[in-house]
Amino acid sequence: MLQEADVRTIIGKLKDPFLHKTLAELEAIEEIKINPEKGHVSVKVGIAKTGTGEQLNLQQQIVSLLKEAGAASVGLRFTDLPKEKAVSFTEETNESILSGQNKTTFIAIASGKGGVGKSTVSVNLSIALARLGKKVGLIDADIYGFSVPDMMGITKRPEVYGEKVIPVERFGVKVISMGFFVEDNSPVIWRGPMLGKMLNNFFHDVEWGELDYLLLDLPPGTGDIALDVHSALPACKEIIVSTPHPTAAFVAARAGAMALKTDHEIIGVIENMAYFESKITGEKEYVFGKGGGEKLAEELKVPILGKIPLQQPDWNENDFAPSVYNADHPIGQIYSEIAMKVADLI
Ligand SMILES: Nc1ncnc2c1ncn2[C@@H]1O[C@H](COP(=O)(O)OP(=O)(O)OP(=O)(O)O)[C@@H](O)[C@H]1O
Repeated sequence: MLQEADVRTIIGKLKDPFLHKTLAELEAIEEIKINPEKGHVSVKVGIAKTGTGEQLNLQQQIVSLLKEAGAASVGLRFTDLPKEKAVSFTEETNESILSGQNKTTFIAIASGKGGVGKSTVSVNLSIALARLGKKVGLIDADIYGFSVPDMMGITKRPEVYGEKVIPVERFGVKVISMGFFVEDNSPVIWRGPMLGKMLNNFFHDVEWGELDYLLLDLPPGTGDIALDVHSALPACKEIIVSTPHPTAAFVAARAGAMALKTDHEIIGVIENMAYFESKITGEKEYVFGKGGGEKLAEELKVPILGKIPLQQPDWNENDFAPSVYNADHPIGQIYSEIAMKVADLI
């Protein structure tokens, strides 16, 4: 039968998912109890942040390692690691999502002008990728026009451990927004250099953990602010959102040109508000015109990743997220298809 020292050695090698230090180094194994008759091992472990997907992963690892080593059953409890301990380690680790070791793909979502649904697309594409089992983060980089927390129904603020900010998790997506750092929805009045600094903080000071994709909701348009943000970003794959009106597509093509000039790679176009489909007759009406998506895709020499009709999400009184489409909503299904295409492309 397993002894306490064996259990300590086996799970001591596993790492805290946020602090990237072993549980032994963190002295995070708080209690081990063994019942030799039943072969039951129960363990209490402290981690930097409980109640997350990372905790679930760690839990599975601990259970399978202990069972492999001979435990008949395993009981696990997680507690929050004392804050002082977590702080001292976050200051030491200083790993960034931009460091070469991780394999995160950055996907920027851009548009030629405001109001075409860029943020709605960023939110729902992130959630659709998470529903596919991908590890996803979302930066609301629309610094002046941030709307992501509200769209996703986020009411919490991120926790801060020493120098590190832990993103808020919602619908399986880790989210950071300028909106978390301003009081009472007040306007942001910073200019150029401050803006770059803020974005830098989003990359360096946020504890993203392991991510497959980090999506960025960019500011709309092709003006100074969009250009500043484009230039401040690491190399991204980029998706351009446009409505079907030929003029909207014409403006969106300029956003595409700006992406290319700032060394980002455009992977596709999403046509939003593509049509209205009557629930009664099934007839499609092209309220905002037709053909813009094709024109834009042709001009940028990329595929159309999807066409999203006009329709609101189903609002849920208990879990209100005004812009999130459920997985079984017709538009939620379109987002799943787009997410699969994106995952195939990258
Ligand atoms: N397919 C759709 N059907 C119905 N309403 C939509 C659709 N897509 C977006 N909307 C609505 O259109 C409005 C603008 O969308 P959103 O804020 O996502 O645009 P945006 O391009 O990010 O704007 P900006 O960059 O100016 O903030 C929102 O009220 C949103 O709910």
